[in-house]
Amino acid sequence: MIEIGGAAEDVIELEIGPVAHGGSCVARDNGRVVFVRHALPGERVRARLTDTSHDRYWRADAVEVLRAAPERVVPPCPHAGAGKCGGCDWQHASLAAQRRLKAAVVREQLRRLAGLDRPVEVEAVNALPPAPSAPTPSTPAPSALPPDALPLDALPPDTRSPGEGEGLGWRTRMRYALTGQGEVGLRGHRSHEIVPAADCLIAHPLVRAAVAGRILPPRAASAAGDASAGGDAGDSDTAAGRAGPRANPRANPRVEPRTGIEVQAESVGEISVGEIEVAASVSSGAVVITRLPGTSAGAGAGPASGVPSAAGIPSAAGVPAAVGADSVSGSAAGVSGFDAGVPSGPGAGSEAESEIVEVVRERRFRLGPGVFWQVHPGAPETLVDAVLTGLAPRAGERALDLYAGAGLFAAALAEAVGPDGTVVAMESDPAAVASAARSLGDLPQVSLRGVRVSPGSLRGLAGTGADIVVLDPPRAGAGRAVMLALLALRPRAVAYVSCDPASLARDLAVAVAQGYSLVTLRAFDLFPMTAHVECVAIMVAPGHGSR
Ligand SMILES: C[S@@+](CC[C@H](N)C(=O)[O-])C[C@H]1O[C@@H](n2cnc3c(N)ncnc32)[C@H](O)[C@@H]1O
Repeated sequence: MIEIGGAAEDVIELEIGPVAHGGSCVARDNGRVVFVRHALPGERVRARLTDTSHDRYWRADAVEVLRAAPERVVPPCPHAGAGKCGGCDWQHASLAAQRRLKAAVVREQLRRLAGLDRPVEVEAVNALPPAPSAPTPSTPAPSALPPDALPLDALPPDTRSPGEGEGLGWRTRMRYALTGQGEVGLRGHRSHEIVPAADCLIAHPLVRAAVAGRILPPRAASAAGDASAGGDAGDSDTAAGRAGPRANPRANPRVEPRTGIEVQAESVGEISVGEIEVAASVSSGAVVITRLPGTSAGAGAGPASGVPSAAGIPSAAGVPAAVGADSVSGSAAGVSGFDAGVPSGPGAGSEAESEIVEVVRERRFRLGPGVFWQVHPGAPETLVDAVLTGLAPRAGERALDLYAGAGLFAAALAEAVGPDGTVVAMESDPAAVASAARSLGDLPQVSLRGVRVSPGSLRGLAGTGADIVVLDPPRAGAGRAVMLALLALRPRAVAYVSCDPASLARDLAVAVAQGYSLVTLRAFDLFPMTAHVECVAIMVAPGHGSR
């Protein structure tokens, strides 16, 4: 018997069944479905009920394992477990078992929601970073790096990202909550409770070094002097768990005297206490800490929708802006190509001083604060490779990059279709569009559109059509209307990059109904220890099956 903690009340004994989407397993108690965390299929556990508010299902945490699965391991992180940090879901499973569980979830979602039944393998991705690139004029020179953000080769071996093997030390973007005392922490699962956890083991060593021992007292008011802003400990801890506006950390960076690390001021007019986002570049070794308004996406959010409960499930930096119209306002909105007034030279743009530089395939991506970037160091190369292999772009083709972020796929597509081809990249976050403009200025075949992807904006492309499409939407997926509009352009092949197998399956079902076939589905373990998984699905139009 393995004791893993817990209280005596509301505890039931359960046989654990299959894995469910979202980091729990399914059990039954007198016919009622119970979603159980901290358990594994085939186990018998005692579980403490954590949510009995729904008629059709309850939630529970395994607090004692009566019969352990062979895949069970001791969680490497002391903060993992029932009632503790909610950021990781599978620390108690071996990495191989985690991947099998995620594969089962992807397979089940495809089968149930898209009628596509096929074996799925979740591939390991090496987190070992590439060698740091030589500094260039706009890459922070080593002498300018803060003391806590050492170049990687200066880090002792045991603080380097361990990569494949342990599934730790991979996360280069973290959103931390601050306790009332200003300690750096993470939230419990579906909870506002903050667990002091500056030593989170999935965070990249550069991130951990940047927050170690750091105290960041909550601010009493925003930069604009918002009279409603709370400043006491209670406000801070409570507000931090709620869904809220996207951080706008683009005002007034200041440099902390102790470390030299930049701390961005919070956005004007927002409640000011509660959270920081830490972004580290494995390419340059630079780290930027951004103080965010005291709100968050709360428990259960996923990779592209904000930070989850705690350990910040992927994409803290990828929270989509709330955009209500097809065209967004902002410095880069409405950009069409690179000659529309968007600064593109080195050092141009108001964000140049606080940008993070990431290098992929020898291209330097210059990211403003809060701009989406994949959180796993191996993700950009892995995903670009999967997309290019799947689409097999040809010189002169017309390509679309939807939900383009800072232009990761647009750049790769542009190189592939060459100067006689075209790439239209659509992205609704003006800061991401501006980052793309700064990073892809040497690719005149790319046309950046600061627009929301919608049936309307896609209909605007009807005249030219598209040969190949990459879409990489937020967690909610593209949706039926967008799928229909993009398929109406009759691309010969579509690469759908997704962090949520359920929304992926729903959107693939639309493509299948339009006659498209799923020719490849690859799944990557870009979020070890969590329930999240990244997929790349390649769909082809009728008659293009063999490519
Ligand atoms: C998962 S990220 C992908 C970014 C990019 N493809 C990459 O890999 O770096 C999703 C992106 O979609 C953007 N976005 C969200 N909703 C959008 C919409 N309706 N139209 C256009 N872009 C949107 C977000 O700002 C974010 O940059």
